[in-house]
Amino acid sequence: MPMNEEYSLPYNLFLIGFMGSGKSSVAAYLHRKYEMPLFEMDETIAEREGMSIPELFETMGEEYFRAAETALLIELQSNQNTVVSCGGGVPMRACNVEAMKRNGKVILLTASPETILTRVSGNDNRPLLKGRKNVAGIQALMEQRRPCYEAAADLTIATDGKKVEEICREIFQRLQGTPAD
Ligand SMILES: Nc1ncnc2c1ncn2[C@@H]1O[C@H](COP(=O)(O)OP(=O)(O)OP(=O)(O)O)[C@@H](O)[C@H]1O
Ligand SMILES: O=C(O)C1=C[C@@H](O)[C@@H](O)[C@H](O)C1
Ligand SMILES: [Mg+2]
Repeated sequence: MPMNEEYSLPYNLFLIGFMGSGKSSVAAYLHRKYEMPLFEMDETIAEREGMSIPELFETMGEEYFRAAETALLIELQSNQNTVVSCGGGVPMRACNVEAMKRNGKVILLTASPETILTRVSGNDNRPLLKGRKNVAGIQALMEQRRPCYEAAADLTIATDGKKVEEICREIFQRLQGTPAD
């Protein structure tokens, strides 16, 4: 496990979870602390397409965005030791889960709808939260997604009340208990 800077994982870490569950924060910490190459799926797609995620949804449609996500995951199969902060909808497609599992561990970050609401209240760059930025709206979408998220996960980490650093420590502790293949 990369508890020192010299260790390199022979696989990727895919962080999945609901919007605001902390994927980007955890990925950024792992990148800073362990020098793991970092891949932000949303950012990469937005950069390549030359527009923001809300603009992409609006002009090209959600299906176009979902196809771009799948293509990107297939590209990432040739990487290793990379921490990938996935888009929140990635685990909803079986082919995406297959692509992640081919060379990675899938780590699900969870948080209560109340925690998510406080974490996402600061910005409007999440088109799927439009009109449902309240506990009931978040909970409904979360329940809809839960089966796919849980089925995809090799590890699940509850993040409520934990600091990003603690979450990262827990990831590595628990990865030591999972099979290496
Ligand atoms: N463990 C934590 N404790 C407190 N605040 C957190 C924690 N993790 C993330 N946050 C804060 O919550 C907000 C959302 O976090 P982040 O952007 O990492 O989530 P995300 O899962 O990447 O969301 P998205 O799917 O929308 O990209 C940020 O403001 C971040 O600073
Ligand atoms: O949960 C989702 O479906 C999404 C989450 C974001 O990361 C973006 O990928 C986009 O806003 C869709
Ligand atoms: Mg993010």
